[in-house]
Amino acid sequence: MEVYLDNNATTMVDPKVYEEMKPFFCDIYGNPNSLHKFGAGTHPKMVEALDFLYEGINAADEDDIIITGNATESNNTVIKGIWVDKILNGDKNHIITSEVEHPAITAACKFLETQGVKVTYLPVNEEGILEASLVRDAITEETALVTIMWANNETGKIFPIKEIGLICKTTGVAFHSDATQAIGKFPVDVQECNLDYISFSAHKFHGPKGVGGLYVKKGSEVTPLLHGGEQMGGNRAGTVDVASMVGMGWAMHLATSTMALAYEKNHVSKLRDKLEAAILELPETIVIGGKENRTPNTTLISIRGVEGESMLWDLNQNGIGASTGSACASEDLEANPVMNAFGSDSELAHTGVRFSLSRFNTEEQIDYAIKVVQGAVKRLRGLSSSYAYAPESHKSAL
Ligand SMILES: Cc1ncc(COP(=O)(O)O)c(CNc2co[nH]c2=O)c1O
Repeated sequence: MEVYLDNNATTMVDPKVYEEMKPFFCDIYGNPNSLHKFGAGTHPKMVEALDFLYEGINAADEDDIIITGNATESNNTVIKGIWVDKILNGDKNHIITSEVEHPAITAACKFLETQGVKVTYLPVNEEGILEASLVRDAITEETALVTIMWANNETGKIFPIKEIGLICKTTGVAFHSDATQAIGKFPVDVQECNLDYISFSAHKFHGPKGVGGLYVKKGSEVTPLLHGGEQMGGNRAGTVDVASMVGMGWAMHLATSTMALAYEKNHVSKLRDKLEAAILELPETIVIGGKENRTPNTTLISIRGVEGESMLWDLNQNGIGASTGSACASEDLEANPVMNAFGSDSELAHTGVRFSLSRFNTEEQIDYAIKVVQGAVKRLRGLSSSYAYAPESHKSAL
């Protein structure tokens, strides 16, 4: 049996999304910017896709949604656009973010630091959540942007974006959230949260890889990252990948419908809870960050005495795909900012395994995964020269 449990890394394209994308390869293949019928033929479904995207995040009609290559590009567009507009050409010189952002945020901020920009990386609490009050206390007259992720890709922890949005609104500071791990998992409402920008990637909610979006509230426009043709009103040059844009719109529509979100909250979280509970029955296992305020599909579990990489190998041998955290950072767990943010020791940083489910997982798959995980833990602990059952020591590692 093959069981895919790494949906925070990427998801399968929903077959319905794939059907909607097919016509734009060999039938309706004109350039959307061409004036002839081959180009104009792409417009109706592109408009439909945009309507789905606006509806999915509750964007106002006057706002903008720019089609990008992925969330990484969307994040870079905001951070570097703010740098050009408000720092290089303005009187600001400070950005606030968190210690547990995806590298697409952290690396962009680190680059700006090399250019003389001050960046504050706010810590998370023992549950892995950023407290909104820390944002308020960090804002100064020089602050150009607050950028805080909506949900963490490794722990699933959901951050207080509505609270932070109110703080940014009252202090007049631009507010961006990396919503990559939020869309399709719980309601995302840009107006309710007073957001100026959000980033997202289609392949996180059963759309195609290589296409993403950047929401820009009216009046918050920034200098583009890419210059060239007049696509996206000049905000993102380059011929639009029509098939992927249509796919992202349909994926958003299917993932954010009331029924879909209810399914995530109920069915998917029940499967996650069943898998998690079975693993926690094993001695010296811990959910990193605890079970509160999480996306419904994610669990990051530390299994004392079992190297995360060894567990992944064992799972893979039995047809199960999982991860030790972000694929972008899993090569170097010691430097994993999420683990470090928990103040974890080296052992915890090495024993984390992330399972992230989707609406396509079944109870039969989870029952199989439970059997494989329990067998792998027994085998790997048996092979470990350093592991001896010591119930109290592991808890103290947190
Ligand atoms: C919060 C967050 N932001 C941005 C990105 C980048 O998305 P991309 O530009 O489409 O690549 C990811 C991908 N996160 C992961 C990729 O692999 N495992 C992960 O957890 C993410 O989780």
